[in-house]
Amino acid sequence: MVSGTQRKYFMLGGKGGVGKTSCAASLAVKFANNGHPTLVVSTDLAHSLSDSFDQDLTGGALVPVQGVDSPLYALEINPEKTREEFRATSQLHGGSGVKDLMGSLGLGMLADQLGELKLGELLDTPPPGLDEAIAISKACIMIDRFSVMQFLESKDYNTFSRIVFDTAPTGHTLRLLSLPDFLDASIGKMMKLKKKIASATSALKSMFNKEEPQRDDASDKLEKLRERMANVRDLFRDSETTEFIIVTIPTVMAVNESSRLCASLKKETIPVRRLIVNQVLPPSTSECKFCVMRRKDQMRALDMITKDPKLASLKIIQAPLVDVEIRGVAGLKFMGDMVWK
Ligand SMILES: Nc1ncnc2c1ncn2[C@@H]1O[C@H](COP(=O)(O)OP(=O)(O)OP(=O)(O)O)[C@@H](O)[C@H]1O
Repeated sequence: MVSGTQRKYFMLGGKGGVGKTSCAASLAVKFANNGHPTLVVSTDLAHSLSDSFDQDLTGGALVPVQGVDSPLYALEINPEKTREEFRATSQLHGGSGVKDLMGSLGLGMLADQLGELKLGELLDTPPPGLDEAIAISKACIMIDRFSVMQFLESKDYNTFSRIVFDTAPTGHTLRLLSLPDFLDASIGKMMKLKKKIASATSALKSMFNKEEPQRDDASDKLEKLRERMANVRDLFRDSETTEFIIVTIPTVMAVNESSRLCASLKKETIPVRRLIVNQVLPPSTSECKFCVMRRKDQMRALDMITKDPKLASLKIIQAPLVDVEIRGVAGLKFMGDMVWK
């Protein structure tokens, strides 16, 4: 995992609470301590990178992590900020844009009334532009889980040779995987609709001898968003540069969920090769009944993994449950030395 200087992306995902953040953060520390300028990104709505590193990494910007050999930066993407940006686009595109247009045609009152109506009442006869606004705002809610695409293209990040993602729990990851295709199609439809509105408007305006409308900023933003979607979709599927690592714990519920995640990743042709089974109890040398029972239970779950047609094909890495909470760079280095050999 550390060999080569070409940029590589590692995405860690799995059920909530299994240790994704600890694994992602420990992998990032490992990369940085092996000479890689590294970026670790949280796309989980409930960030815990700061807690894991025991440093303040909040703020939605790249924050340097202290205590490692090579540059290591952390980024906790701020979903609120992203949502605001897209909300602004949505308003420009479908809200005030349509309102201004209707206003300029002497239909301002009607535009105001349309704004008061509820979605259900509008479904039968949606006014031009409203479809777009609804679709965009729907996309906005989903996009905050995927806002990572915004920085992937930025030149500032060209120096990083390893990028590690601490993704949101499984359900979000699965929705995220289908998001680029969904948005690609929706934005395509929006753009078509936009063009239709623009040509209808220009015809109307020329009838009233008004100026041709300019291609607006919002359309450019949407087109750019569409390109980003395509880039991210391709990136996810590039087995040369990207690997999705599933993190689980040895319980029946977590193993079942990991099996479903693995099946979905494979169906989407996302490269997945490794399964981390975290928090495995070491063999008990004491008489502790609880430990013996728990270990027995874990062995059953581990057995399920080896018999699972999807999971058994992965490289299975066991990480022991340690007797202290893993926190801070030293703790993460300790964990990384056990997991990422
Ligand atoms: N192998 C381990 N041994 C002991 N403690 C661990 C181990 N792995 C993780 N932990 C601890 O378990 C807790 C949860 O870990 P972590 O935050 O990494 O999980 P997560 O899957 O990212 O959770 P969430 O889904 O809530 O983001 C933390 O307190 C962490 O220190």
